[in-house]
Amino acid sequence: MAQTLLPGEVDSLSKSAQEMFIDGDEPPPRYIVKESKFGSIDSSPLSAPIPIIDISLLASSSSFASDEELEKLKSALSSWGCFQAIGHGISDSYLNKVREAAKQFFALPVEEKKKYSRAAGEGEGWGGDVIVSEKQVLDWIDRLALKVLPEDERKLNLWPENPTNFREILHEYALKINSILDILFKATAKSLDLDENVFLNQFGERALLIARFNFYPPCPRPDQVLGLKPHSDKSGMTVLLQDKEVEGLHVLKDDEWVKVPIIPNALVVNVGDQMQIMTNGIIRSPVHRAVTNPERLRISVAVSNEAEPEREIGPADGLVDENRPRLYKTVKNYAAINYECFQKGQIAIDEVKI
Ligand SMILES: O=C(O)CCC(=O)C(=O)O
Ligand SMILES: [Fe+2]
Repeated sequence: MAQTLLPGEVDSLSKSAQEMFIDGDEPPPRYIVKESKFGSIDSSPLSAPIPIIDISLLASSSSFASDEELEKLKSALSSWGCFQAIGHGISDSYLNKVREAAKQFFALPVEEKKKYSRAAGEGEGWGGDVIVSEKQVLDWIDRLALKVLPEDERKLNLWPENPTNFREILHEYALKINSILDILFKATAKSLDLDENVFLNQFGERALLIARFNFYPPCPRPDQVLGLKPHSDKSGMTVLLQDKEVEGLHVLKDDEWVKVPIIPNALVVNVGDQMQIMTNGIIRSPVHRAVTNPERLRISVAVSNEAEPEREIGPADGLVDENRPRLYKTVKNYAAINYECFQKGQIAIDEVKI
């Protein structure tokens, strides 16, 4: 792991989660979750039914575009902030190809993956949890994060060359997800009686599209260690390809953890903070976490968008009136705000409230 530090980073990990797993290490104390306002790890999660939305019924070009599905979308996003997307048009075999490319990359020797290490001051590349405070409890995860759009901002030196089809698959898959995001932003706007481009216009022509490959090695203490701590995404929306076999994602609903089951060929969509801001809180960015598994490794692939960093985003005009006062400030570079808040132990979305 690179020993250079991000600004504000306290120190860096001496071993990746995968190395600790290979060496049979017990998780060090700084990985142990002691107490959390979100409840303990082992309080058994509920199995409530997460909404299922058929994307093919939302596309405005589709002659089947259905008011009923738009209504379902609005209700899913305002009550859960997430749903399982079916009818998205990406084949099962293609999703397996994405999973396979991720699996092959993480299976490379650690020395090989170090070529793609996250550098000082950068969010992109391969590495473990970023340590920003002494008190931070660490996540049992190795992750590869890459910016896919704007295309001229790609850091190709961090894009794996092994497996040989990794770059091509990442490019192609992320663009497919971007088209799904377009449909979702338009449909969300329509479901709220707004012009279909209000959100897309706020994200801007040079909106970011970021892919995160999450790798959770088996962990001997799943009762004490999390794969990913409770968080909400800083994105507009995130589309998550879950592992095909190993569950691990939980979403907080009405203060209870709910398991997100694996539905073959479905993609999990969750709202991010930027859409919570733009919709003036009408749709919610849900708190979620990933748990670890004692026997099996788990891989997920998240693709999310963010507004152009220099662009101001704020509640859409049509969603602010005397009955619904403006809840959020207008903000620029939410990713930086999010990072600073995390360093200070604050929740970013609470800090941008009026
Ligand atoms: O691995 C998962 O299921 C969750 C990933 C996630 O929440 C993220 O990448 O933001
Ligand atoms: Fe997330």
